[in-house]
Amino acid sequence: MAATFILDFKNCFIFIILCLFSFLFYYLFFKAPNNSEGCDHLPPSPPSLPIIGHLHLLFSLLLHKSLQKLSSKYGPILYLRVFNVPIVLVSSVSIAYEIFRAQDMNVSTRTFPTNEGSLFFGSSNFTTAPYGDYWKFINKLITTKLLGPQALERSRGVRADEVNRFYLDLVDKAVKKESVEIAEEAMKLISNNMCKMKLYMLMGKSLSEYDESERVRGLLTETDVLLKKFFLAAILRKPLAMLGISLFKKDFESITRRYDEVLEKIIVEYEERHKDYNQSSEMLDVLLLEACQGKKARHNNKITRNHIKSLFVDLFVAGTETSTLNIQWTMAEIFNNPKVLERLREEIDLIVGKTRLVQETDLANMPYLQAVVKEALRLHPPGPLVIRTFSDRCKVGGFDVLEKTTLLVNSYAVMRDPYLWEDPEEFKPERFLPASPRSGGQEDEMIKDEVLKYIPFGSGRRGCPGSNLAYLSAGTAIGVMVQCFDWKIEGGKVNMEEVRGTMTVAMAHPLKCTPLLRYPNPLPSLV
Ligand code: HEM
Repeated sequence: MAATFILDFKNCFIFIILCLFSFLFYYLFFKAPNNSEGCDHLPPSPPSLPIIGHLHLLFSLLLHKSLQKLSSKYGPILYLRVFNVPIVLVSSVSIAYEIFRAQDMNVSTRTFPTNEGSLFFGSSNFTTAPYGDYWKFINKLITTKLLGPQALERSRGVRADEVNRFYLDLVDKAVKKESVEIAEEAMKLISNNMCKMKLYMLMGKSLSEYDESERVRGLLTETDVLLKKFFLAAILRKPLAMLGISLFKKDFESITRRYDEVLEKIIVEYEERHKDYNQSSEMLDVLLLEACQGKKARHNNKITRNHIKSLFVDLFVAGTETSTLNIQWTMAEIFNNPKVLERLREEIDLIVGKTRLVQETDLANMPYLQAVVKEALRLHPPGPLVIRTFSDRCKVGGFDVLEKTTLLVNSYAVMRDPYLWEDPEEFKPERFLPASPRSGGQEDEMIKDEVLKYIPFGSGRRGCPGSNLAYLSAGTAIGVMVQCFDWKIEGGKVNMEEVRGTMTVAMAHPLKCTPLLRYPNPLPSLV
């Protein structure tokens, strides 16, 4: 009797535990959002699995491609669900356009899971900041003092020095008959550019003047590696956080501590040299003044030193890998298309000649070079998915969309849409050249058409503020590589396969080749 009672009690206990777990799982992962009332016309949804919903689809190895396939099978706007997190996937120009025009304000927030206190995807970051006073304030500073046309002109000399060093490094390899990895060389160029330019514009000093320059560069490379892991894990962070599990906490803490040390040292040194920062309009002066004024500042968010440090990390993270990937893919396409190489060289030789290096100021006179870079970005957008959040409930494409729904715009799919692009899978830079002299009206039409369907930098007010800098960096790097070197490719043709399992579009087989000097004597350097 006693034994039966114990058995029953055990069974009962297990039953209760199972019920509690089922309820917890249902509540955390499966329950429809409370706000779904009156939302009876959601976008179509592909078949999903119990509990996890469409999670298995997001773990595909080439995410942008599998989402593209999904959209061509089920439609240009789809409703997906990961546990109980709603997602709207958009793969058509007309719907993307409707969102970025009629709903731009509504989708101007990115609710990425942030790591409290981290300088890297922490709550003080610009790229993860909700749309509001703080974002507007920093965005204005960035566009006027760092990445706008006048600011870029002021920092041109810093980048010219780096292009020069890039060229001399390649000459050295050519003389020694050594092969190079294009991504490695481009990464050095871009990260040096980024560090020097930002420190120059933020702090009024170039990186080489700081003892800590190597340390900053090392940290930035580490950030890049952590970022790749973080993005994969980001999808699962919300449900895991509900269960008290925090991913990569130790990595974030360690990298934040080291960033903090080095950036604090730089800021303190700057403060000592610029005691009168309330008199100046330099970017760091404005930020430090805000940090001093704290709550009395013009906007509600108190700016802290962490905001300033995070901004440095943010800008680096957003600009380095994207620009490096773009340069690598562009060279790969040029190598696989000898006619493009020939035409590009003709243009460079005509505009720049053979006695000096390509400079940023030449780019405006080289439409074909610009078209080549643009076409590579169309086929290989480094960030193929634009990720935002709907703040409010709305209608898109005639369907209901709930507040707090995640928006995924598949720019990879939009820029390869066969209804919009002739021969969408082919590398044809000519598509970005005016066919013949056009009237002002035709030109306007062409620009408008492009704004709609060409979105490698995203769109709307949260679109990329670094596109001008990206075009300048890619234009000069590609220009130098085509102008000054012939290239021996290992295996003859470049393998264009994409790497699997990352959120970026990167090459599975890094582009390795040997530069051969085109002229017997190297060109005189710029300085
Ligand atoms: C080829 C190079 C680049 C590509 C393809 C690229 C692409 C993108 C994309 C797709 C976004 C998201 C846009 C959206 O949500 O609509 C973005 C955001 C951003 N990019 Fe870039 N980017 C590049 C270079 C740069 C550079 C050089 C910088 C600056 C140094 C930069 C800074 C940023 C920042 C700060 C954001 C966040 C803007 C915000 O949240 O308001 N990017 N970029």
